[in-house]
Amino acid sequence: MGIVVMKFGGTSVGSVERIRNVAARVIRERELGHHVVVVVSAMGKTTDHLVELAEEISSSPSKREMDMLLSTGEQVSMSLLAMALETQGYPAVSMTGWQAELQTEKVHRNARIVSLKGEKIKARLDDGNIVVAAGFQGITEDGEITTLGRGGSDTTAVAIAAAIGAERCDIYTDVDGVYTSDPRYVEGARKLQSIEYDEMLELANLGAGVLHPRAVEYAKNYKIPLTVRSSMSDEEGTVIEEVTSMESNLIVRGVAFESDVVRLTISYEKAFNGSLALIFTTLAKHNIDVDIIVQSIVDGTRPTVSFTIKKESLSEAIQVLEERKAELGFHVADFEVGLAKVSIVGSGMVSNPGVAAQMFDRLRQEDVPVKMVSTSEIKVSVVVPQDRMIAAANALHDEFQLSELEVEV
Ligand SMILES: Nc1ncnc2c1ncn2[C@@H]1O[C@H](COP(=O)(O)OP(=O)(O)O)[C@@H](O)[C@H]1O
Ligand SMILES: N[C@@H](CC(=O)OP(=O)(O)O)C(=O)O
Repeated sequence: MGIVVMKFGGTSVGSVERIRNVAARVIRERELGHHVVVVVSAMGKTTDHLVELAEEISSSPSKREMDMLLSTGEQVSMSLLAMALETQGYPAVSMTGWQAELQTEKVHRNARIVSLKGEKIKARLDDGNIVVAAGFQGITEDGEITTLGRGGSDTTAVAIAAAIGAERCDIYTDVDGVYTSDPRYVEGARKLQSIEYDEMLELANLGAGVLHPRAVEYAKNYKIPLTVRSSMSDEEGTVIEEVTSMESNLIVRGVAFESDVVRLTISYEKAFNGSLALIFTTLAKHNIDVDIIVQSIVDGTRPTVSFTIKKESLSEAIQVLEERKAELGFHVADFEVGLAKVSIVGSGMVSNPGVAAQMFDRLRQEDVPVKMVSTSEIKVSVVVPQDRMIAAANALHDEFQLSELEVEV
């Protein structure tokens, strides 16, 4: 019997009715002759509500206690789903991250998985159970509960699939696949039949919330066939794979965007050689993710470096940098909030110069000011005012004709 991992997100387990619907889908898969491991997220907006509760109690709750709180959400949905399966006559057992031995690094709120042996899950499957595992949570070597970052249940699912040698991992969500851009905000967004791991990884990293970036990273590394599909319909989903079967005639495959970006600008003494390294080492030590970095050195002036971080990291970033400014030889010159990042992604860009120029030209026509730019072989990102983010995404989706059907070449 092959093993299939099925992951259901918050909306898909958002009510008792939906949990019953999930149970029916799981039973269908089981009846096709598969062992099934189900990974669930917390019901509906539970995680958001838990965050709000914490914010009512404290303006800066400790990350450890946040993990204790947020990990409870998945425990509710996993046990309810196991009960729903049992009432239908299917033996089921729910497992927390600790019980599944999903070990993470000692980082709260955004931990990476360091090991998952899979034996505990396999033993339960071998006993004839459907296993329902809690997404999003893990345990450190010394027994502390951690979480994998918002949207991290996708990563739990792929990590389990890799650990137990599953034949595939299906992500069931509230859209029927990966679209050229977020269909909630971009007119004409079109569902993709398939997309390459690398393109999906860029889209996910650049804000396409449909998949957690690390899930894509693990799926690529462990060669796990990954599909995104709807939990509400039987529509075929989008397959994420090494090389898409259809050679796209489009240079750009998707547009992603991310709000709540903050730009920090730091100026430092030229004589102080190590400043640049020290600034970013200090931030890394505090697990503050830095995104776009632009450094400029103009003769006769103090060098400055600008970089972007997420809004939620701003106060911590300023605090840790200010604490060390004398010793590190720099000062925080400025910061700007209310920014967003809009990106175009496509592996065809590598052999097509002029894509960035076309992007900037369209943004100019739309009167969208570009504040920072970052490029890689398969993406171009721009930082723009947040209130222009959706307009910019729609304009770029239109500019690169992403609504149009792809033609095999
Ligand atoms: N390129 C994209 N394709 C499809 N959905 C996207 C894309 N970018 C963002 N999304 C958003 O991702 C949502 C699904 O992710 P999420 O809300 O985290 O679901 P779940 O709770 O099932 O994990 C969709 O409703 C959609 O608005
Ligand atoms: N419940 C967590 C983890 C998760 O993955 O959720 P979802 O699959 O609903 O995006 C969150 O809201 O971040």
